Amino acid sequence: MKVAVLGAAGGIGQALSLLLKTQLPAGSELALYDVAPVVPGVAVDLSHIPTAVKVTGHGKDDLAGALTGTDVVLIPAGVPRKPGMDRSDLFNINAGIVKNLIEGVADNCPDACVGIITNPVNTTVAIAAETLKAKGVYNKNKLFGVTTLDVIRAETFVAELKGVDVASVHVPVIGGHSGTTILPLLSQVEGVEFSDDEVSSLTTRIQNAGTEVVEAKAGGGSATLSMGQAAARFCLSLVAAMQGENVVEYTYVQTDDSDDAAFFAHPVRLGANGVEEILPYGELSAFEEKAKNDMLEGLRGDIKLGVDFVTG
Ligand SMILES: NC(=O)c1ccc[n+]([C@@H]2O[C@H](COP(=O)([O-])OP(=O)(O)OC[C@H]3O[C@@H](n4cnc5c(N)ncnc54)[C@H](O)[C@@H]3O)[C@@H](O)[C@H]2O)c1
Ligand SMILES: O=C(O)C[C@H](O)C(=O)O
Repeated sequence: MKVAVLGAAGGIGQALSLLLKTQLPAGSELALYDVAPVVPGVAVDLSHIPTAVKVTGHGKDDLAGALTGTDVVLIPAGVPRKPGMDRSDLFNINAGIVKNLIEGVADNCPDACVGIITNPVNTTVAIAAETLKAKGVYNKNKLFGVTTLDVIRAETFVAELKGVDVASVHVPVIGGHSGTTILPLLSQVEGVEFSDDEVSSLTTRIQNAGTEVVEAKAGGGSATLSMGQAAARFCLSLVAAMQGENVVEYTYVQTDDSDDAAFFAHPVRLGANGVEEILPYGELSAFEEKAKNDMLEGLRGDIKLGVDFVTG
């Protein structure tokens, strides 16, 4: 199994690459690509860790070298937010970065599964889909927006609030990955009860958790370490599924569900070829149903922005 990280010298890229070097199955290859000249050094640094995962570094002119033969591509390349910015403010820079990198994917590893981390995810996943379509290699079962950070945050916050073991807490999070499009389904969390006030304040905290980190880092970027962990969990689940294990993760995929949005995070059964089955997200409480209906127009607009960026 070969995994490529594009944007590997960044805050997320380095944390993610470290976790993959130590946790990918023995015999895997890890290719690190970045436009920053430090990337070969990041690869050499990681290569000294004694695991049976081969690491290679690829500078800005060697995207093809990073991608050839790759099974899974993870893309955290791009700029992060500063305080006062919304994720959509990153569109102008990150849209073009994602489009260029996805063209490289289409040219060098068109059958790979691709996980998009670069914000605004609601839009960059649509950009990736349209770019792959324009190249004639789009497979909706192999394109994912990585929303795992919303899930791990929700699980952490619920465990803290209720004083329970976080390992036993499972929180579905559906929708998109910004503001109110992030929709935790607290009504489906087993083994704990929430008051209406708790549902309201916890939902808001999960939706604003990215901003919580951006403000705490005070201009130094956004979540990198928790995102590295989240992306590693997603990647390791995908790799395990591609090798025959039965794994379900929440992730932002093309659903073609006209009642929701063309892309929507669902529980997804992963398999050898990416999405094996998009599972229903189940019954929503009245609070969740209203929150979903209120955010759908915004999410559809985010997706349209991405489609229009590529199709003109
Ligand atoms: N999906 C999520 O839940 C989530 C969570 C946190 C951050 N993010 C997003 O991830 C992105 C990266 O965040 P970060 O904190 O790692 O930023 P960072 O600035 O630390 O790292 C970004 C890296 O991308 C590289 N890069 C820029 N253009 C590139 C290109 N064309 N090809 C290859 N590499 C390129 C940079 O050189 C840099 O090393 C941001 O857009 C951020 O908003 C998403
Ligand atoms: O909030 C951000 O800008 C980064 C990321 O999307 C997050 O949720 O932490």
